[in-house]
Amino acid sequence: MTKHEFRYAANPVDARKYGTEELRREFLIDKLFVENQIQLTYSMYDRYIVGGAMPVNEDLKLETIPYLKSKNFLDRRELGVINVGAKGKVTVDGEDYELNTKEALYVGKDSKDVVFSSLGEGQPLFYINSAPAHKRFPTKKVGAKDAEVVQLGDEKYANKRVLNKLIVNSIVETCQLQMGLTELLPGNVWNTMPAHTHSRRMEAYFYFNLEEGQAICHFMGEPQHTRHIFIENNQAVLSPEWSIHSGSGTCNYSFVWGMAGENLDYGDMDVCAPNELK
Ligand SMILES: O=C[C@H](O)[C@@H](O)CC(=O)C(=O)O
Ligand SMILES: [Zn+2]
Repeated sequence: MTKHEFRYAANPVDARKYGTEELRREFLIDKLFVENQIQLTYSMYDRYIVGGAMPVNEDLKLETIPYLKSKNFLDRRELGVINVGAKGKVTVDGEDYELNTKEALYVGKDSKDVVFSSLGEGQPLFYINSAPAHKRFPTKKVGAKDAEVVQLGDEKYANKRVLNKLIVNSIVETCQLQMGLTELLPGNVWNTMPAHTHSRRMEAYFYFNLEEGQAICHFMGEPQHTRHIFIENNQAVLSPEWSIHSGSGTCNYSFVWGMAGENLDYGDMDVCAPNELK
């Protein structure tokens, strides 16, 4: 079953007035993995869709949702999938792609049937992002050895982390979509610090691999008007194009970043020095 939610986009001046409840209602995606369900949130930030598929003992077919007004989900869209659970399978128009944990699949526009399955070898958790697409590019798996791995940060600043670029234009051709996975090393808690914005693109962060009972404080907002949202394991947060997106955890954790918008230039960021944030 494919379930869906909807989020409007907010302008930054209005968002300055939001309290805890409004921030959580507008930006937090609190439930992504429900047994035998595909759970989708359609946002008006670049019409980006954030979701999760958790096949337990049923194969889950990605169905179209009313906001698309299209026969098939991918008639005018592209899809990125990253498995954050045990090994599982995604079948695209009859072709099987097995994804181990941390592996990705790009699914091109015009693909008709996308089915998520468990292999009975533990629970796969497929994190999904989708953006509108104007052109079909081939469906492609990005396996562990295909990732572009970048070492970032420094223990001194508690932000030592490994960034795995998965769905980026040096690895796979896409229209808008870029996705990857960043892992904080033990004892390191700060992601994306120094923080940045990129008004050319929106972004979504999905936090996982967080120890039970711990939490992540995600910082958002304009650099001079920041706000925070406490996040639990396996939750996602939308980052408007005007917002920083950075977080600090009560222990280390991993997260998937995904974005879409005006360009495919991963490095296009307007960096804010920590002492410039307010
Ligand atoms: O625009 C790019 C993104 O915000 C992330 O890729 C940043 C990130 O994963 C990190 O610094 O750890
Ligand atoms: Zn970013």
